[in-house]
Amino acid sequence: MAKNRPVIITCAVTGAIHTPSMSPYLPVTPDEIAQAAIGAAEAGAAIVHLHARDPQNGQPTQDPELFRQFLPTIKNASDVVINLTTGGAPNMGVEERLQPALQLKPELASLNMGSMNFGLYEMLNRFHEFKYDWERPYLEESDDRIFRNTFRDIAYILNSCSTNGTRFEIECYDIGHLYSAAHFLDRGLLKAPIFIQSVFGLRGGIGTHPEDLMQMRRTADRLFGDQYQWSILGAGRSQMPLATMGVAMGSNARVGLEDSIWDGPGTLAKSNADQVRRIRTVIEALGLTVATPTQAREMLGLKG
Ligand SMILES: C[C@H](N)CC(=O)CC(=O)O
Ligand SMILES: [Zn+2]
Repeated sequence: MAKNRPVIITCAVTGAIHTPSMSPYLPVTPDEIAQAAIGAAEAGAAIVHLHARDPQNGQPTQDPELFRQFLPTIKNASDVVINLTTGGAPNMGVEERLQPALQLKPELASLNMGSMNFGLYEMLNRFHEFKYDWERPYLEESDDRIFRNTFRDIAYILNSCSTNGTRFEIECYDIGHLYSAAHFLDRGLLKAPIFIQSVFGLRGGIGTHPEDLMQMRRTADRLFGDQYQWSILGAGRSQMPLATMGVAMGSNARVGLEDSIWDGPGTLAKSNADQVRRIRTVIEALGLTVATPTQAREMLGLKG
């Protein structure tokens, strides 16, 4: 990984895990998602990671028609890199999850590197510390959730998108997922440079301790050498501390209300742009620069 290169900020504006009952600032309608993405780009995000929601009830949906309602607005207002989810929501099948990336052919799409128990984000680790009335039902509901990503599912997504020129944000929720990414590189289904998004603090995956970060970094360096760009996603309240540690170690960073509804301890983030501004302040305080969408395209080998 080159030193002193610009830092790519990815902003994941809404996701599928948090619900409107958790935060009134969560973008739900196509226009709210578009404005949130444009605001994040203006604040310094080179990439926006996008999910869609049913505007009536905020429920996650992979209906390409919903994506078609906000993508043109974003593209007319910004040259930010579009990254569409193939994860959708954990209860969706791979065919349904694949449709937006398959039909809309984005520059980037997420790719989840393994099946796993998929709990809520880090703040619920300490079972006895419920602060909000939605936490207990959410915990119980997520106790049975499996996020399915078999090797066949992953190969199917890779093969289905292979002629679209789409490249992937490779979601690694644990060390084993890095080895799975290496497996698909060996099979030639993934092409270098690869973009590793290390996910820390999701219940069912790796924790949020600095040792966890170092372990991911050491393993990725050993497996991919200079054939990868690394990015850090800290879930919940670990978002900014881990992104800060990562950027200081040479990584890129992902923020956004998909990954954390907070902007400082106990304070709900009023916008995705607020989180982008917070990590940008850290990056510039370290004497680093924020990557433009054009620089991100060069660094990740995107089709543009
Ligand atoms: C932890 C994040 N939910 C990872 C993610 O964004 C997955 C996806 O959309 O495919
Ligand atoms: Zn996502």
